[in-house]
Amino acid sequence: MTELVVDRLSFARGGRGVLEGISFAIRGGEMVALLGPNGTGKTTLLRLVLRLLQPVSGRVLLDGRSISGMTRRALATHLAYVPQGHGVVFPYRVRDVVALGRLAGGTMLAPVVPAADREAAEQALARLAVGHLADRSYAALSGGERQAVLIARALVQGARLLVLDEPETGLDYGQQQRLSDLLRRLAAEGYGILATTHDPLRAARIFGRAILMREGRIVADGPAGDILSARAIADLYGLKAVSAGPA
Ligand SMILES: Nc1ncnc2c1ncn2[C@@H]1O[C@H](COP(=O)(O)OP(=O)(O)OP(=O)(O)O)[C@@H](O)[C@H]1O
Repeated sequence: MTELVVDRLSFARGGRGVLEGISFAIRGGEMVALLGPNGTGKTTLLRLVLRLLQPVSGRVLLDGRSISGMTRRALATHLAYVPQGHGVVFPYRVRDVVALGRLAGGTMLAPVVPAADREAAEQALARLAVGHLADRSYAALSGGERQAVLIARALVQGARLLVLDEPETGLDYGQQQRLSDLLRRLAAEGYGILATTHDPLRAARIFGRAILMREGRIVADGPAGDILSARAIADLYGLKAVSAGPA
C-alpha cells in the first residue's frame, strides 16, 4: 500500500514564508480534501508533493523513501497529478491522451503508441465508464468528461496516489456527482486521493478526511464531517456565519 508522508515541510518565496511546518500522512484508501482561503498555500503544497518545487526544509516520503532522490519515472509510478480539466487542451484523440500517461516520467515521446499502452488506455477508459469517448477529440469534451479522461491517464501511469487540483471546478451538479462517485470507487479500491477544493459543504459530505489550511499552516486535520462544522468553516474563511451547514 502506498503511503505519502509530508514531514515538517516549509517553503518560502523571495524571503517570504509561504508554508510553515506542514506535516500529514495519507494512506491508500483515504480520500482527503485540502481546503483553505485563496492564497493560503494549497497549490504550493501540491507542487512540493509533486517535486515541482523544492522545500526550504522538511521532506516528502513515498513508502518511506524521500522523493528528492527518486527518478521522475519512479515518482510517476507512485504519484499521479490530475490537473484542472479546463487547463491545457490537448489536440489529440482521447485514447492517445490516456496512453500518454504510460510515458509519464519518461524522457521522450514515442512516435507510435505501443499496443500494450493502447490496451492499458482502453482498459482505464472502460473502468471509468468512458470507453465510448476513446475516439473523440479531447478538445471537444465537456469538463466532466475531461476530468474522467485525466483520471484514466493517471491510472495508466500505475500510480496509487492521485493528487487533484480543484477537480470540481466548472462541473455542473450531475458531473460533480459522477466525479465524487468515481473518486469514492477508487478510494474503495485502495487508491489514496488528495484533492484541493473550495467547497467545504460538499467536502464534508464526500471526503472521509479534511485538512484545513490558513496562512501557510495546517489548522485542522481529521474526519471531514466532524471538523467541517459551520463554526469551523466560518472561522476558516473569516465569515460571521455560514448560512447552510453541512448536510
Ligand atoms: N509563481 C509565484 N510567484 C510568486 N508568488 C506566488 C507564486 N505562486 C503563488 N504565489 C504566492 O504564494 C502564496 C500561496 O499561493 P498558492 O497558489 O499556493 O495558494 P492557494 O491556496 O492554492 O490559493 P488559491 O485557492 O487561490 O488557488 C500566495 O501568497 C501567492 O500569491
